[in-house]
Amino acid sequence: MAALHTSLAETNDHLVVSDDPEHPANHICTLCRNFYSQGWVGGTGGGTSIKRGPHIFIAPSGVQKELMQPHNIFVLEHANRSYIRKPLDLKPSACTPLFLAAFDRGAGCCIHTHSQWAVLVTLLVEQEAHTNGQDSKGKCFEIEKIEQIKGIPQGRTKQGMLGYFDKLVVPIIENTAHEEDLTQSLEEAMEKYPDAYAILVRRHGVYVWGDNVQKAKTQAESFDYLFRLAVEMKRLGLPWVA
Ligand SMILES: CSC[C@@H](O)[C@@H](O)C(=O)COP(=O)(O)O
Ligand SMILES: [Zn+2]
Repeated sequence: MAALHTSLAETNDHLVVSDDPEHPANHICTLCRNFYSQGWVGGTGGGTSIKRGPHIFIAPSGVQKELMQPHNIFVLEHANRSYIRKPLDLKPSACTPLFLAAFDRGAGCCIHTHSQWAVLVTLLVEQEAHTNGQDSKGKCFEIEKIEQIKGIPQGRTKQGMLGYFDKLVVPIIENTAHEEDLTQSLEEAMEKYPDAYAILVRRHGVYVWGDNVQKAKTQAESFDYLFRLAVEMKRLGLPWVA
């Protein structure tokens, strides 16, 4: 029998219905279709979240991210972290606390990918540490003198983009059994590296964020380009830093 009472959180459809392709509920669906074609969000892994004004738009958990529709999207009040729209029979993405960590630090969009290049880079950094008899925990991915580094901003506490001669440093955190258990180490890495716009997760993928959707997307593309290049460089015996 249909419920007689429908809570506010189950309705509020107006928050996700819009003709504007850049409305977050539409934009998340379009972006995830694009990311699926790049191998970033296949098999339900990965995702993306957008903040607009006081609201955070979040995809459901465990769904085919490339098939999502705007009415599947959750809406959260950032200030008090309460859901003001909750689609029935769905759970919000397990990545939600990690996306919130980026929004708490001023991001407008956060992208999580399961890109194989990101995963391989974390394995190569681990392997190099072990080869040198070191602990891989706490080691970062570092690369320099590659033009695409200029696609990454200098950092939250700085103005402008990195230059060709700057070294890009991407922290790596260790994976956990459950996505939400990554939150503490992700936040610690964000505090330790306040200028980072991406954090790799060992054997898992990467979180990339930006001040707005366009910046998060182009930065995610630049990071992925560099991860892929780094894997190929390693295969050819070329060093990432001089
Ligand atoms: C292939 S399952 C991957 C998930 O466990 C997780 O890593 C992930 O990225 C997506 O979580 P989800 O809750 O579906 O948004
Ligand atoms: Zn994941």
